[in-house]
Amino acid sequence: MQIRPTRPRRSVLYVPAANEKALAKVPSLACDCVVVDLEDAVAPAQKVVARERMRDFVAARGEGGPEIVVRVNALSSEWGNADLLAAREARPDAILLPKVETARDVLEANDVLDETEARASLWLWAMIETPRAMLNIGAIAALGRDRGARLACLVAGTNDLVKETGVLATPDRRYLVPWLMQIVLAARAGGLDALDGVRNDFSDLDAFGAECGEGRDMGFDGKTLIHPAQIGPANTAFSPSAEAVAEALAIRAAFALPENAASGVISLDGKMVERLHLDQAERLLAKADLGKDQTR
Ligand SMILES: CC(C)(COP(=O)(O)OP(=O)(O)OC[C@H]1O[C@@H](n2cnc3c(N)ncnc32)[C@H](O)[C@@H]1OP(=O)(O)O)[C@@H](O)C(=O)NCCC(=O)NCCSC(=O)C[C@H](O)C(=O)O
Ligand SMILES: [Mg+2]
Repeated sequence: MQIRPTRPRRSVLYVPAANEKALAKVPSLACDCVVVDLEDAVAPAQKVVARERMRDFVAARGEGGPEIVVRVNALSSEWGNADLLAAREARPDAILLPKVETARDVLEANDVLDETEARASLWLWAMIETPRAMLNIGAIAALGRDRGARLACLVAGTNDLVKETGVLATPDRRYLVPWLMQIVLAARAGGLDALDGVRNDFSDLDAFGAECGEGRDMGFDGKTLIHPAQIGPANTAFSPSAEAVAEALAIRAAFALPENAASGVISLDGKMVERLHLDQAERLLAKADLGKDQTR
């Protein structure tokens, strides 16, 4: 299996590729990742100019900035193939495929990238936002374990899921939660990252912060965003808390004691702690370090 990049993906901001002002703002923003969007945020009349701006934006990237992902139009659309070729040539960190329905959809894009790009230099991300994608999610995510595939991340597309299924979009997302949990489960089975969907209301940041916390508790690695005001709350929610870091350090220290060297299970502060908890603690500490490294 390929080694997938380990980067913090707490805050992943969509930026419409046609919007020069928004693109110009990116260097001042503290998000972990930007998705330069050629798809739903761009009107049909602007698709070609948006593609040009995407090229210029990616070409101008500096050292140490956020991870850069380009969302192309669906390969079945009139713009999809030209977008994919332009994105491949621009060489962002990853290309995000919208409206993926089957594993074959991902493999088709994979084949196009294989024509020119070395594996592990350009990744694929997949939006999970259609009923068929939800039904095929096991096979899609299994590509994460496939030696030849570039798939690195699943992204929940809650607006399209609402549109395509007819569920009511309630503020607490109660009808979406089962599908969101499926996305997390499938991502873990495939060794992939999973990103929560957007919240369209960018004015109520308290509600947004609560939704970020919910996504974190469901197991997502980060949240997709639509507005710069959402970056801070997402970074906070998806960074391990000081208490969680302290607990993880205590577990690491306890297992490092000579008397515990051969123990599978120990008692710590009145609780049972097993080596699986040590693994969990190490993962949390690695995540905390990744977030710390993102110092922009
Ligand atoms: C939602 C918006 C249209 C609101 O824009 P605007 O009214 O301009 O907001 P503000 O005046 O509050 O903006 C303040 C400043 O911030 C800049 N800005 C705003 N949004 C962004 C952004 N996304 N990236 C970078 N910079 C941004 C403004 O230019 C202002 O700058 P300044 O004046 O210099 O201070 C707008 O936020 C927006 O377009 N957001 C992104 C929309 C988008 O990309 N939609 C598609 C992705 S969502 C999706 O499709 C999910 C999925 O597929 C699904 O199905 O769920
Ligand atoms: Mg969508």
